[in-house]
Amino acid sequence: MSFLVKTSYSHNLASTAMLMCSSFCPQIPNQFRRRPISSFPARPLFSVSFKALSSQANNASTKDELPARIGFLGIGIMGSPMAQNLLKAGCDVTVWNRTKSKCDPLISLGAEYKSSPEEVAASCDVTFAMLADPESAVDVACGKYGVVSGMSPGKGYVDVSTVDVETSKFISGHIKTTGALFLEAPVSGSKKPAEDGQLIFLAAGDRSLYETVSPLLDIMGKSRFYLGDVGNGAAMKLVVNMIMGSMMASFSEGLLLSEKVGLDPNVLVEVVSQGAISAPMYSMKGPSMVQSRYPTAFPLKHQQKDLRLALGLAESVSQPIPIAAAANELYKVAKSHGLSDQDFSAVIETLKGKLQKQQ
Ligand SMILES: NC(=O)C1=CN([C@@H]2O[C@H](COP(=O)(O)OP(=O)(O)OC[C@H]3O[C@@H](n4cnc5c(N)ncnc54)[C@H](OP(=O)(O)O)[C@@H]3O)[C@@H](O)[C@H]2O)C=CC1
Ligand SMILES: O=CCCC(=O)O
Repeated sequence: MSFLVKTSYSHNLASTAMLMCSSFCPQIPNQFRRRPISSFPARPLFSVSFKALSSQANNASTKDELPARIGFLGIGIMGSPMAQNLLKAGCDVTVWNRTKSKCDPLISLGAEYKSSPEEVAASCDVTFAMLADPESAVDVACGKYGVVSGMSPGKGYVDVSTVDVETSKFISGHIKTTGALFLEAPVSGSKKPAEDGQLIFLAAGDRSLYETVSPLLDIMGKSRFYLGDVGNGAAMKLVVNMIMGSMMASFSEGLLLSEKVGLDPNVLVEVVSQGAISAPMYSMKGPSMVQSRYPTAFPLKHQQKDLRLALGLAESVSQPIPIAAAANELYKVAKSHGLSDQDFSAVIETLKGKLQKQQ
């Protein structure tokens, strides 16, 4: 039976209780100490590591090295379960969200709340952000009362939002003027993997910050990739989501065509799941798409944003991506019909020819 000794500044009964229950969380180091990031010893870096492996590595190397206070900005579909997993693992987490009420469930789990990104960054060693799009990511980081105002040497900022390369470099530049470190680490995986701590991190930026936060990434995810300079994580994420957006559009066409020619689309889902083009996405979303249900895991507006950003990325290197460009048009139509906040699988509705345009 192992007990955590909590040495950080928050004396919240709920989180202390969670720390005492930490014998159920084998990945947690035994001590949390407040130390500036810059004082962490350099450790060997693995470009890819899987949960089981990283857990072992953590036990060996990170006992005293986790950042003591962790900030989390952006408590949406993804940010909420990610912050919750940090809390459940016994971390000392301070949260902020534009809509404060979304922080309440985390506060009742032991999170502290601050009223601006600046205050979170100023009071934490490492601050994560999971924001909607490039505009909100820049605003929260560089705007009034933003993260930059609370940053200083020894701190780190990890932006896990999906943004474009230029935005990530812009934010990185501003963070680095404060002497703090920056890492982009967008994630592959949706709501359920976020809840289950099974995300895939696509990290790039300051290597020492990557090493420092790896135990935290391992709490929230199943694997992580270190991809080098800032921008490479953003680019990788956009390429992955470009493929995903086209796959979903193509799958939608297949479901509707099968039905039109008198086949059972549920059987199509089964056939696809057994062959070379099987993908978890088809098996997970297919059955509800057949019933015209789109419970939101990945909002359609974010998928369209990612296609738009991927088109910009392709444009920057003169790479033709006609399939993705066509798929983007479908998501744009879906948005104009009020489907922005539905799951991105609702793109199938645009192919049914029954939609009423929203005024
Ligand atoms: N859902 C998914 O499956 C996945 C999403 N992503 C990416 O993660 C990011 C977050 O996605 P998700 O959690 O699904 O999205 P949500 O729409 O649920 O959350 C978006 C978050 O951004 C905040 N936000 C939006 N605009 C602003 C603004 N102008 N200023 C401050 N905060 C703002 C929202 O605050 P408020 O609550 O006040 O609106 C909310 O906290 C996106 O970049 C998305 O592309 C990546 C992988 C999977
Ligand atoms: O950005 C969203 C990705 C969703 C997923 O990977 O399932």
